Amino acid sequence: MTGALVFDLDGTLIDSAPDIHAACVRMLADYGHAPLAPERIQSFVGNGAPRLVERVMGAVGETTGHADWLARFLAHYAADPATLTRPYPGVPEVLEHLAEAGHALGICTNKPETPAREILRRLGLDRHFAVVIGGDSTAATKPDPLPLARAYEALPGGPRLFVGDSEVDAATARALPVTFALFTEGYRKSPLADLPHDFAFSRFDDLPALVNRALAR
Ligand SMILES: O=C(O)COP(=O)(O)O
Ligand SMILES: [Mg+2]
Repeated sequence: MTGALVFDLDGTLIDSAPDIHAACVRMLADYGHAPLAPERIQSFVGNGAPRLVERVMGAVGETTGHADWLARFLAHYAADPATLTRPYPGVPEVLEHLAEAGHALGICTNKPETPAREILRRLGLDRHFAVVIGGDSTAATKPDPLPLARAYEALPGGPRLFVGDSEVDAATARALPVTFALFTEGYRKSPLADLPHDFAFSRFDDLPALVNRALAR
């Protein structure tokens, strides 16, 4: 059986935290601040760029100028979005396999749409996706179900599965609702048991079999 498969991006298909960290370090330097640790920045990822910048500002005690900070971050990230970013092991092969098997594939990320598309293009993954919804593509961001609903609207009907890595993704899936597969090796902060999910997997090689089980439910 074929279906509509929507994927989160950061921490799910790609390990993008190193480039996000690099752009944050450059933004911090613009305002005379020392770098924050990579793990710290990674823990701020998940609710989109405006919230990321808000959290970084909070960490260094800055309270004003959010729009300017955000513009700096987006400029640094646009200049260098995929130098350190890599797909998780098995991702390119599995996307190829799922597309060949006839599934319709989409992206629903809180990352802004332009860098999301650019990173997919640079990593050679863009051709698989019929729709890319970013954090600025609709009036809302995940965990509001609107962007995920828009992604499915752009794909053919049939059984649906959402694949993500975070608290935000689990909440979005529950809100829509849609069957949710959790990639356990991304950027989540909570123990597995605290994240509502229908399926969990740690290796992309296991995803095709999981998709078959999920769509047959
Ligand atoms: O950019 C973010 O904050 C998170 O992006 P994601 O939705 O692809 O995990
Ligand atoms: Mg994610």
